[in-house]
Amino acid sequence: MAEQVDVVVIGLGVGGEEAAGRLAEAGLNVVGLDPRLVGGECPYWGCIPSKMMIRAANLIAETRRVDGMAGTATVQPDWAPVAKRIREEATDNWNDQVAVDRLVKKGVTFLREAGTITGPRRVKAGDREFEASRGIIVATGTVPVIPPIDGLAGTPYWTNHEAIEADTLPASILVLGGGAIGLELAQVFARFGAEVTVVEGAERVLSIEEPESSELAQKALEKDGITFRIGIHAKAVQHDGNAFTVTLDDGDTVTAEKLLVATGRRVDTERLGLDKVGIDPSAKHVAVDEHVRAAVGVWAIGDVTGVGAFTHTAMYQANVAVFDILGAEDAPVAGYHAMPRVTFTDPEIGVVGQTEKQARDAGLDVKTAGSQIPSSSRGWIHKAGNDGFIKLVVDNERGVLVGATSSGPTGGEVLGALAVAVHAAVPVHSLQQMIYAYPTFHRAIGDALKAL
Ligand SMILES: Cc1cc2nc3c(=O)[nH]c(=O)nc-3n(C[C@H](O)[C@H](O)[C@H](O)COP(=O)(O)OP(=O)(O)OC[C@H]3O[C@@H](n4cnc5c(N)ncnc54)[C@H](O)[C@@H]3O)c2cc1C
Ligand SMILES: NC(=O)c1ccc[n+]([C@@H]2O[C@H](COP(=O)([O-])OP(=O)(O)OC[C@H]3O[C@@H](n4cnc5c(N)ncnc54)[C@H](O)[C@@H]3O)[C@@H](O)[C@H]2O)c1
Repeated sequence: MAEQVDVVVIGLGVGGEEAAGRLAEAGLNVVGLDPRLVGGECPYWGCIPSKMMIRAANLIAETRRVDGMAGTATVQPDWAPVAKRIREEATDNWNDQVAVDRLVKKGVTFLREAGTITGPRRVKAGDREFEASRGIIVATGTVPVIPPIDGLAGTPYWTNHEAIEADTLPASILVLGGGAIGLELAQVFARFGAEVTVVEGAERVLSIEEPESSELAQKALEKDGITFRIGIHAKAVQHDGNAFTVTLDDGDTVTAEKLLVATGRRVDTERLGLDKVGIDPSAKHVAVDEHVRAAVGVWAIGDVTGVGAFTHTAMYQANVAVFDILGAEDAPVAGYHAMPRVTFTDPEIGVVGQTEKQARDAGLDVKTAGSQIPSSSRGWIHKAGNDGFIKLVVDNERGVLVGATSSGPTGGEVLGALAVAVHAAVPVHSLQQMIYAYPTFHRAIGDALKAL
């Protein structure tokens, strides 16, 4: 006999945890399922520990910038405090008891089980089955893509999990994939003294962002001593018990103590029972409408929806789902035209909305303009580590920004102003009339607007 509840949430990463807690607090009878840690990737193997690593690596880089600007300084990098901080402060040694207690206190019935959809509004978890009168939320996230490279399977390669859990750093590491994960972690490892090679299959790193961003990121990481092999794939991988030897398409080999596979993420929904509710289980993502509904009685949120694999997307969609499920009259609807994202390399690369290419491909009448951080007053004052730029993508017909990139020492923070402009379609004319405080990094937005 199925147990009667209001909502079953399958997957308790950032999206599922938020939705389950909020619905329970609103008085619904909610069951939350996750066979792994409540909180998912972000707190245990993603955003939070990786940004702790980046904070530490940036302290090293800033110390190295003292010479010639503020005296002399030497720094002896030590991974031990970073590993300790991640273990003790970020992840509780990869124990989610605090998160489980918080969820249960909100009224959620938590089961450490995988969920399988068995029919409309029905979910099986272990030996229990639930019938959810309001519906099911699918929030199952993504898993790393492991490319079918000859010899790779069966070797002790790292994904983000092993990289984040590392107590000691290797002397050398090959990073396969020059996306956000690959670049952020490559720079951390290099700043702590590892010899790092990044192998990127596409024609440039961060290939979905502006070409200027790719160039900036690669140059910055090269300054940290990282070697890049761009536009080339790994053909074969060997591990001799101590080190990896990776053979590239052109026959070259790279040897390294560790191999980090950071070649993207994919949904893992084949065995979730999506076909029982009319959703194609082999689709690349679970498609959702503006209420994040995926089918009758099914909502999907977070990475699984494929609209931007970021924690802020999962939280945003969770909010939309909660209001829709509660039947709120003024329920928000989801829109993604001002999707912000920040790659936390140094310099940070913040982007919102469309790139120039995306805007042109969408048939817009596009105009672009930019400014360089080093030639802005604040950038010039800042000097060491001042690389970066602002790029604006304007829809000429509407006279509004449809996208922008803000890179630099605080590129992710400066992005905030541009995100407001894209989100609210603030007229370019109005942005040009604004006063930009002197001498801030965000004043470079004003310089870019003048160039339009
Ligand atoms: C190294 C790294 C760094 C990152 N840095 C950032 C960053 O700085 N900023 C940012 O915004 N994003 C960042 N991200 C992305 C961010 O972590 C994800 O976008 C976010 O975790 C997605 O949340 P989610 O709830 O959709 O999925 P997840 O966090 O992946 O959680 C999904 C949960 O579903 C569970 N699950 C799967 N199948 C089932 C099933 N059948 N039944 C029950 N449970 C199931 C899983 O066990 C998991 O706990 C980073 C990711 C990585 C890997
Ligand atoms: N700061 C952040 O917000 C942040 C940080 C890390 C991750 N994330 C999220 O996690 C997602 C996954 O990150 P990711 O870096 O794994 O994926 P990604 O898709 O961003 O980058 C993967 C890279 O690997 C390359 N690649 C794919 N197959 C390859 C192969 N066989 N050989 C060589 N290169 C190959 C791709 O061309 C691409 O550049 C991101 O898209 C992002 O949404 C966000």
